[in-house]
Amino acid sequence: MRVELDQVSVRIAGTTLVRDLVLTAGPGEVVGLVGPNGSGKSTALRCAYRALRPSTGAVLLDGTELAAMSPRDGARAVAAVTQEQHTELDFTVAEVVALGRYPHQRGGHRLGERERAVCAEAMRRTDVEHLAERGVLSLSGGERQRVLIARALAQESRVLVLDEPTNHLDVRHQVALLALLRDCGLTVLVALHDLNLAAATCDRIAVLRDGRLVGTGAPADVLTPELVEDVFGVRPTVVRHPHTGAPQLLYALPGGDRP
Ligand SMILES: Nc1ncnc2c1ncn2[C@@H]1O[C@H](COP(=O)(O)OP(=O)(O)OP(=O)(O)O)[C@@H](O)[C@H]1O
Repeated sequence: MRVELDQVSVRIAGTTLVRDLVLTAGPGEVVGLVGPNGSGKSTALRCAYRALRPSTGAVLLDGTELAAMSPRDGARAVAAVTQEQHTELDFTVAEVVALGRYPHQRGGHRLGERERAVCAEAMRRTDVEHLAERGVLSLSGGERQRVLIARALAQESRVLVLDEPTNHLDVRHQVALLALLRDCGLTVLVALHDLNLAAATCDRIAVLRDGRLVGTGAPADVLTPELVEDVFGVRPTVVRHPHTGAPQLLYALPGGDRP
């Protein structure tokens, strides 16, 4: 499914948080949003999963305006893993993952065999099967994050929107999640702080500053020392990953590294 943010602007309380953003993710493409704190990444993503309606412009899914779709159709098309999702209720992991099936169900039916298989597969892919009967409130931050990703996969949407999904994850689960995003075949919009992980994962990277798009393209074209210094205020050394060829950014601390 093709996702287009078409001239999206978001104004809240007289402040423009995102301005004239044009961004397209083609079917199966992984597009990363990067930028400094407060540059508008979460705000732009909120428009893509309909938590916010653009003040002007539109979000289009295969050419149909998301805002014109029913909530159920919207939820079938787009699943989100956000920073705000947390639950105060002590559901089990299996119950939380099953909530992903909600847009597909008609009034409180029990999950059928296929739906249970979808949930089990989502838990397998996120390595939370062994936690199925645990209460979510007893989980570590990283375990809970993986459960939310499992719930999004169980939703069987064609678009996945993730806001900083590697937060709380240890390095093994970061690598596993990003490999999953690359290989899942869904259209993915993902905000990432780690530019190296973004370079390893994304087909294209969009760079935001002060709510505006200041660069977009393949990681190697976008993540140049000049652009990173201009946008983030830190000049990296950019090398190529010896195995994959992806650009990797190295930073030296001011005053020199320890020997
Ligand atoms: N509801 C709101 N009302 C007013 N200002 C807001 C609101 N939501 C976000 N902002 C402001 O809009 C700007 C963009 O926020 P946003 O969360 O989109 O940035 P971000 O790039 O995701 O940042 P971070 O990397 O810190 O997560 C910030 O300055 C933020 O304080």
